[in-house]
Amino acid sequence: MRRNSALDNGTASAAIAEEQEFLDQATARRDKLADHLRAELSVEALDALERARLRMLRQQYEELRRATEGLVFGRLDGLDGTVRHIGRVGLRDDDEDGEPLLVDWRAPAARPFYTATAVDPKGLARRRHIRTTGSAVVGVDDEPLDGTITTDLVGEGALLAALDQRRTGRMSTAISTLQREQDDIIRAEASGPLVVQGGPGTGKTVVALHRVAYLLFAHQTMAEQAVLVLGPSPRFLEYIGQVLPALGETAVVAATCDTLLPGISVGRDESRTLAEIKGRALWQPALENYVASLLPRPRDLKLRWEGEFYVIPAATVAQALAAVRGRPYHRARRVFAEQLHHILAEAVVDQREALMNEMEEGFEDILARVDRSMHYDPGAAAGSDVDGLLSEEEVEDLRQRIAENPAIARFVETWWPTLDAETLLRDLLTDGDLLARFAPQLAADEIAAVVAEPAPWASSDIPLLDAVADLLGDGDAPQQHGEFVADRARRQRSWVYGHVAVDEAQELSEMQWHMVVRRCPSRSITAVGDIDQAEAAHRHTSWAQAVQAVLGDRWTPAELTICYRTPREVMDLTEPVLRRAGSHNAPPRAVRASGISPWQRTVTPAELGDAAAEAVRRLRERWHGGTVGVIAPANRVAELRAALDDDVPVLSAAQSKGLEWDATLLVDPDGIAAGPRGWNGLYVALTRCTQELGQLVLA
Ligand SMILES: Nc1ncnc2c1ncn2[C@@H]1O[C@H](COP(=O)(O)OP(=O)(O)OP(=O)(O)O)[C@@H](O)[C@H]1O
Repeated sequence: MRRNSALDNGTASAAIAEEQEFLDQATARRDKLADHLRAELSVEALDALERARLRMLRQQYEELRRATEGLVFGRLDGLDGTVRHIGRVGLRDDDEDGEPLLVDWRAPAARPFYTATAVDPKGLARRRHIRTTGSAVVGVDDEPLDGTITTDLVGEGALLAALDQRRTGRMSTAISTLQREQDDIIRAEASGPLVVQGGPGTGKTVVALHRVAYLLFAHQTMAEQAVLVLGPSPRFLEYIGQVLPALGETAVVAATCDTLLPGISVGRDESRTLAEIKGRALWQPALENYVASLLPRPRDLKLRWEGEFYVIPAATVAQALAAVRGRPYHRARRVFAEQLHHILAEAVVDQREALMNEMEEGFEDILARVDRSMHYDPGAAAGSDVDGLLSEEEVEDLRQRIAENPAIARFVETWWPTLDAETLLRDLLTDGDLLARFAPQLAADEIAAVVAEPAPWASSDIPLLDAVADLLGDGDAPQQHGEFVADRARRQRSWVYGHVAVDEAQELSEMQWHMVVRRCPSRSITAVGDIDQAEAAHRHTSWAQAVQAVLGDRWTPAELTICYRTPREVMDLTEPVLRRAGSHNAPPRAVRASGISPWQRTVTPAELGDAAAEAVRRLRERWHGGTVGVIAPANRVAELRAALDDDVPVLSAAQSKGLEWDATLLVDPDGIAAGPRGWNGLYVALTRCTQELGQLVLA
């Protein structure tokens, strides 16, 4: 492997000056377009069409407004002499038909920037990475694609410079340095579930977020339906929070599985045992059967209409019930009620006809009853046949009056009552007999464990609540307000997303997987994770096991193999830990070395607080301007927080998932390894630093 060719000083300054000129031109064009859009946005929308247009323009405006840092970051020189600049957004010259001034990184024309190699140069002579700070071009890295460079990395110089930068505590975009294997996943088909396995630091989060940005760019329907990004914790969402807006995305909802139900929040921690039991796939059929058992049974229904009683026979009711079977409870009731209105209207008409027949035989009083039953006004009976039969409009009018009649609605409500998801689930989870009936796979001690901890809601209850709400068909009305589609989607439990991206997907229980699929019935799902980092209570050790119950065999695997975060010196420590975790996988290959050997110090428990404070102080000095994080066994976190400054993050291994710092202080690694799934936790903890790892081992 060889570094990119260095430009000599003179050539470099000429190249920088050339790119500066281009950047100035692109910036001026962007500003002009943004001004133009802002002016358009100042008009008031008078109708829905105009509102939709303005929403689209606002989205474009936001995208342009945010495309400041790194507006232009790449350039492709073709063998035929053509030049294309690649940037954060696409820009056209004033002349709408002309060549684009700047190619959006997500456009097909930009793809060779990420995929061209010396072996397959895709018609290119050279790839150039342009480094900028604010509005100034500060450097260029040229990569000839003529075979003189043999690295398998794309833009190695720019990549290594990006990886060596101090960490800020917030993730940044990687559009200028995405690697080939990452780009392949980012632009992969989105028609079914894609499950991406990658070891620590292989860019799974980077890939998931850039894929979301790509899909929203490439598929208008996804932009209209919004995309859901699921992460493991609020802290993680905060960490990634600025990446998507920086990529210009306003159609994304970021959430954890715990925060997906509007108005419901998790109120307590729970034991691993209970979390494991409640995460099992068996709950889905159990809840389906439970809710189905609450449907009314067929019987004769005796309805009163305008003083007369009408009996709808049980067989007719059974038929109507069969016709709505399989629909959510409340939706089934709505359709059944409509049928009932028809059936009753028919019964009224039949009775009227029967009475008419009798009337023909001369019963005047019967005529009066008929008129009463139909609200019949002889003067307004223009539509009636002369023989007394009702016209179609009159029958429809009758049905309408039945449908709007409060007494009929009360009758249906009593026989087929409205149910509340929370009450229903609580009833089930507190009743051992019901649990034994609907979840017969649970052992007696498991049922007892469930019944013992009913309230408040814990994390594992959320997917159960979601399932019940879904089975009830709680159709929360579509929210009209909200400027961007994400605002509307966020407020609606039953929103159907265009795509769902799940990060740290190895942690999902089977019931959480159900929750994901419910939000995207088309199964356009990207799940990224590392099965070897799984710490959740479920017992899955392979992706096949993890997704089988919900996705079956219909998912596509993909893999990321290069570790960008953690330096080689630290990755070398992880192999034995991975073995102890029971994995047969190899740790990913580190792309770089930091030149800093990991260190370890042994301290007594009494010395721990002071030793940790001293170690953090030194690390902070060394990584001035960057970040230092402390990871410890969960039962030592409070003690360490008390010993360290307030602004030092002290987290358990599980809490550190997905995060990174320039330097990590790992406290009591044996204590971490001793916990449930402890070796997996230690694997996570070891791989959080981008530069330096220190360990305090307890004597
Ligand atoms: N192509 C890239 N260019 C620049 N930086 C990259 C690239 N790919 C990954 N990185 C950086 O490497 C680090 C690790 O990436 P990321 O967090 O996406 O990895 P991950 O696979 O999700 O890790 P983990 O599973 O350990 O949380 C981040 O700092 C990210 O910005």
